[in-house]
Amino acid sequence: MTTSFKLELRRGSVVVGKWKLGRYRVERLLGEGANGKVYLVQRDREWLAMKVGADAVDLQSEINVMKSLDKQKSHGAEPFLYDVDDLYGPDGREYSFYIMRYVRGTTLASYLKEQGAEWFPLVGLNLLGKLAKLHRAGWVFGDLKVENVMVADYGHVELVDYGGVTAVGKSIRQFTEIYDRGYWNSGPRSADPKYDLFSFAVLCIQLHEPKRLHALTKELLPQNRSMDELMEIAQGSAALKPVLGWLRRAMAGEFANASEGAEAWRVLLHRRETRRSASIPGWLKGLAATSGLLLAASIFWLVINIFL
Ligand SMILES: Nc1ncnc2c1ncn2[C@@H]1O[C@H](COP(=O)(O)OP(=O)(O)OP(=O)(O)O)[C@@H](O)[C@H]1O
Repeated sequence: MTTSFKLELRRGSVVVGKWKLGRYRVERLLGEGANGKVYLVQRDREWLAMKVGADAVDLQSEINVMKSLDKQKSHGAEPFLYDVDDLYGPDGREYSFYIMRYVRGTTLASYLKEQGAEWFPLVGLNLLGKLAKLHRAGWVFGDLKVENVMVADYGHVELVDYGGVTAVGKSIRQFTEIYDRGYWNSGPRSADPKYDLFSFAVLCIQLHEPKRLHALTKELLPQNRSMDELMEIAQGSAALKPVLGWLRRAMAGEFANASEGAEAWRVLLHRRETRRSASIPGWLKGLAATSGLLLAASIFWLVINIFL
């Protein structure tokens, strides 16, 4: 199998699996990373995603994770993995590929840019919910980062790239430095659910203070990296103010898993909403009540005059 990866599949071309003869029409490139390219493809009338790998071994571990997630999925839920095969590229060489569920939506950062930052608390809660599901099944996501979170309408969240998913207790297989708790001298690089919560906290900072976070990674000596440095950035962000205590607890490993983290996040959300409704000024509440009374009076008048 080839290791150098220059494969380019043209829109409209049809890929036929070498062994199982599955036929997939290529629509467009969805994204690419260190492990390969991901294309949007169509089989019959179904939209699916095809990952073509630079390295068959890397791809195989992603396939194994998806297979075991499919075994654990609840009845009727959409599968993660649809097909695994090899293909001949336009250059005549052989490449491995697999077909997975197509995740609709935009990346987390673009979603918040387009829809507004006020979606962040809800999207955060949904993301914690996704992680909680994985944790309950005995997995740690591992490579949690902005690029691996897709968001669809109404803040619906899906994770992509299962290349970092690791069974609880093993060493993290794939990670991205700034999201890694080992990089911040804040814990081992081993798969426990708290590892994902640390990355989630960094992801919150990355979303709101990307420039300051990037600058920090450049200026700090490796031995000086710490969660306190991360917290200092978070403290400078107005948007992160309501979740500061949560971020500290997540980075310190105080939540056993994402379910616990989600519960605490939900409480924060609820408190914010309650405070918001309490902060509606009295005159506005009075205005609403008066409008209600006027409306009731008008309906009463209509009923009396038209129907009686
Ligand atoms: N199932 C999918 N549905 C829709 N888009 C996807 C899907 N899988 C991947 N993508 C898109 O393709 C991009 C690259 O895919 P992926 O992260 O799996 O590649 P990678 O080589 O493992 O990347 P990395 O270098 O980050 O590990 C993703 O960031 C995402 O935008």
